[in-house]
Amino acid sequence: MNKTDNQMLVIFGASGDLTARKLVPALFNLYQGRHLPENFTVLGVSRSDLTDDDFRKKVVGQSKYLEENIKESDAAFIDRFAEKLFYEDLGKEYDTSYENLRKRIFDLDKAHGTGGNVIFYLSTPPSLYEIIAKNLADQGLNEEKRGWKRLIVEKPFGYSLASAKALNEGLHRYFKESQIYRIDHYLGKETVQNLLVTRFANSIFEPLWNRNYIHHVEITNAESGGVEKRGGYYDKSGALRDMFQNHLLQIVSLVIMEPPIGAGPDEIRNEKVKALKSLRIMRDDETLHNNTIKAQYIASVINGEKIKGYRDEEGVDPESNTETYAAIKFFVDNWRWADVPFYVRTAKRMPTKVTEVVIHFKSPHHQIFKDSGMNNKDNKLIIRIQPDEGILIKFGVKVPGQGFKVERANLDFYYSSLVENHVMEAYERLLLDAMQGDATLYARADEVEAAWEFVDPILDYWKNNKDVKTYGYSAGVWGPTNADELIEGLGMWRNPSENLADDPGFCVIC
Ligand SMILES: NC(=O)C1=CN([C@@H]2O[C@H](COP(=O)(O)OP(=O)(O)OC[C@H]3O[C@@H](n4cnc5c(N)ncnc54)[C@H](OP(=O)(O)O)[C@@H]3O)[C@@H](O)[C@H]2O)C=CC1
Ligand SMILES: O=C1O[C@H](COP(=O)(O)O)[C@@H](O)[C@H](O)[C@H]1O
Repeated sequence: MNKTDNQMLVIFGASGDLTARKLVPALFNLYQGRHLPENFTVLGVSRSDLTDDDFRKKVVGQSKYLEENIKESDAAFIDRFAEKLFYEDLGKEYDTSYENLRKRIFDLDKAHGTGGNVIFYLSTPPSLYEIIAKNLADQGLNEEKRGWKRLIVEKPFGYSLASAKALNEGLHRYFKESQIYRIDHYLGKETVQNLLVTRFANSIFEPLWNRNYIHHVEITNAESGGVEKRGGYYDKSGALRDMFQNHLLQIVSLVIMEPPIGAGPDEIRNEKVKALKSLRIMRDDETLHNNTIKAQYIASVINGEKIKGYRDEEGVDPESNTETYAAIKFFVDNWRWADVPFYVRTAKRMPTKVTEVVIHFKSPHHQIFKDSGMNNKDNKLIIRIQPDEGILIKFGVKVPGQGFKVERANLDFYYSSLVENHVMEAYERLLLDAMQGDATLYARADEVEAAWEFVDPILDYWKNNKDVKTYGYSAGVWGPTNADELIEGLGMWRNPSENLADDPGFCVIC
């Protein structure tokens, strides 16, 4: 197990939603699991006028997000956790009170023995990331003379390739790349990490993992919820920036990457960058028209409940063309994947919440049982990222009796059968990794830029071309029917069942 040094976590944006909803509950779980070092403090920082006590009440004592995490309901245990939390009010101007902040960090470090090791977690609006990094550097808080200093940066990392590059350059002025941890919470999910293990810890999949055996790859990321209270943010972002550029391209990179020479952070990330750089960038309008689809959910009624259309959501422009559904077909220009189409879709207000990767295998070269009921391309490997995490292999078996009638069968594995213990939530795992100085599951500067390089032309085309349609789809259906045209010749998008276990297996086809 890696060592966790004594340290302090300074959270900028401590009065915000992410701190209360994700960061503090993750820290509490780490505390319950005895993963925090002996000497550990959290210093919350923002402009709101709060005392240490107010902050503790807000994110621990009165927090609705912590309730479900509390297994040891002993009040004294919870108090001991709360006592590790402190708060510093930066006043109305974030860039002035940094001298006080330095003194506070110094005093807390001395009082609690955190060894000069500090993680700065930026959970503020992204426009402040570079300013905060500069202000920290002005106070010498980026220097590693006594203890290490690390900077965790929340998403979104940039709005385009140019802004991501500018942000990287800005942060690199004050912090070294080895100090910067760009968070992508999908990389903290066990099942996303398991993509690496499935591929590279087994000898049964990798020999088939290429253009010789794989016909196409389909990735679905669906949410049943809408934009909730984040309409203002989402309307400027859209599904492509919000989910595809980061989380889904991270999944793609793990599916397509070459075997790394080892499991170290740079060994894995070097391969991911190479993978992202091999995505074929769509440059001309015809390609962009034929391979991308955007859509928006419209008002509908589900089980008697009225669901608002996207344009009626709070914070959303009533004439908005921002996509809540994006489907992209693309190719990967390298030896392994030449001519294999990839289909990736992400959307809100779908029939269910599900994320899965489906590897569709080619038919056997010579089909002996072609009249038997087995369809072409019936071999599939389904990797269920969430929920009902697991892996399903679909293959043909002989129906008992005369002749050769074939049925499809499922061979399945469920994470739930494996894990009795607490499975770390993504933020828990990622925070612990950063505390231990392991950046494997964090995105490197060149990775983020390579992903933007692929996404930028699609965004430009959607924004600048008046002929691009934003289709409508009723909340609660699998997106616009036009999306099936993208996948034409292959039938249609897979319809993921809510539970992997319910996936049709033994069904007679003929
Ligand atoms: N919430 C979520 O589920 C997710 C959030 N993120 C990212 O995390 C970051 C924080 O998100 P979230 O907590 O939801 O945002 P909130 O708006 O809830 O909180 C933002 C925080 O930043 C501070 N802040 C806001 N505006 C300013 C300003 N102009 N100057 C200085 N400080 C400001 C606020 O504190 P105060 O006003 O007291 O200064 C508050 O503590 C964002 O980058 C977001 O994209 C990423 C994934 C999911
Ligand atoms: O980053 C984001 O992710 C969530 C979906 O995360 P999940 O872990 O629940 O799958 C998404 O709702 C949000 O819009 C996006 O910003």
